[in-house]
Amino acid sequence: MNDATVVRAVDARKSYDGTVALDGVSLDVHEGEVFGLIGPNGAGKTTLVRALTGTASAEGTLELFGDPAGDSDRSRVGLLPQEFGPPERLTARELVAYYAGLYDESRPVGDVLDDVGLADDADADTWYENLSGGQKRRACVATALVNDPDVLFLDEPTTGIDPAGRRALWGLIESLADGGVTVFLTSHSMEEVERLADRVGLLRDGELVAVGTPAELVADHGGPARLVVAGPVVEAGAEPLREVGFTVEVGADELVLGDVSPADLADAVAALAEAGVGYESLTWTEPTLEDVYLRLTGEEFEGAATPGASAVEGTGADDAAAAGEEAAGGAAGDADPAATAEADR
Ligand SMILES: Nc1ncnc2c1ncn2[C@@H]1O[C@H](COP(=O)(O)OP(=O)(O)OP(=O)(O)O)[C@@H](O)[C@H]1O
Repeated sequence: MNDATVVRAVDARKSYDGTVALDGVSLDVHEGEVFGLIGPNGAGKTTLVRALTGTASAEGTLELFGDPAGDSDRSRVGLLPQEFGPPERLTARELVAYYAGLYDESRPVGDVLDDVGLADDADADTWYENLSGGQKRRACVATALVNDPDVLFLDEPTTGIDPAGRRALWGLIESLADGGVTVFLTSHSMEEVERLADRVGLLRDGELVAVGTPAELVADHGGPARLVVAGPVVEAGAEPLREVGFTVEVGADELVLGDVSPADLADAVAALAEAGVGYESLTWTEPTLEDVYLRLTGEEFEGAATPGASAVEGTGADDAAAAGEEAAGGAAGDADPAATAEADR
């Protein structure tokens, strides 16, 4: 990675019939960097990708390689749109070959199919409509790689791809970035973003509310480490713990002790015994990008212990503690019928 700015947005704005999709987004992405964009449904991620790739208009400054996004050199750009509907009666090989033919220079089709795990004849020679959902997505990824792009936009690339295929694609993205390709990725998978992204931006209601490395975001917004005490618990058990200084949330079948560092663990276990709190397991959890996401978007996962979650009656248990640790298109607008068809809707 170096300091050359490849992707730039300054005060990007876009509204659709009164719906504000982008509300003044500014960001820079540098050469060889993997930038992960996260945010809830409707936050504006796809709109930003389209604005940056020139497949939708937007106000503000939107540049690739210093040129206005709509005028950038298409041969240097790869785009995997979120929704992509290639012709169904082309085989995977024909589809990639078709995209290869749109560029003056392109990579060998077999190499690109190999990159996405579709090199076997049985897959490569199957009609697109007969590929599985994950294989279709891989074929679509291939169309974004065929021109050997310098910047790659991937809008939810691994949706529908099985775990092994997802990991293979992650490895591919990492090796592309190691080779100097700039990657702009949107995703709903925190695991994906945490693994791949050098920096992460969180978009909420069209505004970029946080940007930083995953570690920075977790440190700034992830909240404290905590100890989850699972088992039948009673609200009464929480009070003695509070009295000795622990922050305690009572959830369904668990107590959550907040702000417990590794050095506090022995004290916490002793305090549980002192308070007569029985449990089935103890899990010490460091905040993750998922916590950042939940805190900054105000969303919660079902079952998460939160202040205000109801207390449950429990008998307590004397089971031995099992303390665990949970570690924490096809490039071109003009070369991409799908992207072109979508443009400026
Ligand atoms: N072509 C369009 N016409 C009208 N409204 C649109 C259009 N595209 C997006 N929007 C609206 O703009 C807002 C942002 O949508 P966008 O698709 O960019 O969100 P997103 O973050 O990519 O969501 P998701 O995670 O569901 O893919 C939403 O309110 C959406 O309904």
